Amino acid sequence: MLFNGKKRNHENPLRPFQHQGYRLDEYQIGQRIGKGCNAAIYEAAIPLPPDASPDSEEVEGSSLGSSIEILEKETYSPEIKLQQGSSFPYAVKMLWNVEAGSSSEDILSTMGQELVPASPSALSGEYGTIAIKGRFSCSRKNLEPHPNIIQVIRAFTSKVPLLPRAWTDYPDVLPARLNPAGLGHDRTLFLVMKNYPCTLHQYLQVCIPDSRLATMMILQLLEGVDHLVQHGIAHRDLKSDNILLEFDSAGFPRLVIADFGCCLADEHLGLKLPFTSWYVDRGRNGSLMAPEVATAIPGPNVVIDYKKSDAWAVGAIAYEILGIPNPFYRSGTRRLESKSYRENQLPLLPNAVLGDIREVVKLLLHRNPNQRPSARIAANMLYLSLWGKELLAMDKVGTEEVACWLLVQSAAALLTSSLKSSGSAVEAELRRCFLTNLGYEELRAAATLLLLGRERCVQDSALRSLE
Ligand SMILES: Nc1ncnc2c1ncn2[C@@H]1O[C@H](COP(=O)(O)OP(=O)(O)OP(=O)(O)O)[C@@H](O)[C@H]1O
Repeated sequence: MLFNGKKRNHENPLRPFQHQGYRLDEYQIGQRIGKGCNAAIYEAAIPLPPDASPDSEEVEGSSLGSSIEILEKETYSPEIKLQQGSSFPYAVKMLWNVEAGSSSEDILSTMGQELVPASPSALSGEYGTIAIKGRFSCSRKNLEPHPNIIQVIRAFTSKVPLLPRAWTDYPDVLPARLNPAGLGHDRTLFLVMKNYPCTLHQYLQVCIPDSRLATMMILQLLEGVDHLVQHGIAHRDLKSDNILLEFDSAGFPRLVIADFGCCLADEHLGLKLPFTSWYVDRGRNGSLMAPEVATAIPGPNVVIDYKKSDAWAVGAIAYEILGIPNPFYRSGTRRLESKSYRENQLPLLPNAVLGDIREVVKLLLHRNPNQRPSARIAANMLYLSLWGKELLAMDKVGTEEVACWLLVQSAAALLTSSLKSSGSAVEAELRRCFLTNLGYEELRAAATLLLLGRERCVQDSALRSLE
């Protein structure tokens, strides 16, 4: 199939180091670039031996054998690296291990969700076997790479080292070997990813995307979420801090969903979680927990369906992308609770925002998941809004008209892909994603919802002018 993206080779910054990067001591560790509730993230590089180029044959499989090198600069400030091209191309996430024990098996099974977006070559033989036997291994194997989902390119367990700012930022989770009062175990899990210039949150502190750019950014999040849903995975902790951002050669932001630490990715349960007691983990980030999750009360036959919960969170994050404070976070004295808000309490989006986006955001934030579009349908709506003007303007939209329009879209997608150097790679990816995931019914549903929304908009403004 022309647009079957599933077998595409996604960029892997460790590709030149095919057999390397499976040990912490192969990395040069730089400054701490982030910290969450469960981990610290450091910039990292694999130093080249003198006179070696990364793609020379000698480097492959050879041991660089450097001991871990730490750049101690405690005064580092995590400014936004809007310019790309860091000398530290990787980010190493060191999970804090206070629960899992110190065996690799225990660590990998307790922190297994973090491996859901791991590439097949992320784990070396020994750990690969453990992870494959582990609880979340099947889900990890099943999540194909996607341009809007982080890829974990290496994962290994190692002894916890004393890294920059450890003493100031997380002394309590250090092992007793480093801090006698620390609660951490001696070994933990390390994940290696590409080092992204900033998070969505950081980007939005300094940039206000215009309506078209905002649409493409929300569309990317929906494409990422749709990919997860197709693989029976719910992220359950979407927020602008867990969305990383980089820029294509045209300066266009690519959004990547990261941090799968509390995802639901169980092969047997799929997206339906039996909620039998309050001890069942419903996911983190209570503020952006979809209403059907937040209001669930445990009981013997209660099941929470996560099929549309991440799509709801995208609706809430869309406010931030559109330059409005997220209504589910406290801003001033106001804050809506996902458990109890009424849809008419949602803040109005400014008129400068395209009517179609306002409609998509409104629909995504429906309390009732049956009235909420899936991520796929919402993504189709945004795609049609951006590139489907001709189709939506037709008097009659039958299969023939759709087929003709799709032919034009295919040609445009091929063209934008082949002109990658002069155009936006992100736009080309979006067009390809749309065509790869195309379903006639979902396209029709999206067109119908868009047209209904537009009609309602016209009626509302006619009513307002009469008042
Ligand atoms: N690949 C990366 N490139 C650049 N920065 C990153 C990367 N991964 C994480 N970060 C930074 O580190 C921060 C924390 O990372 P992450 O969310 O994975 O940690 P966590 O402890 O699991 O967080 P949480 O508190 O959400 O559970 C992110 O908000 C981001 O600022």
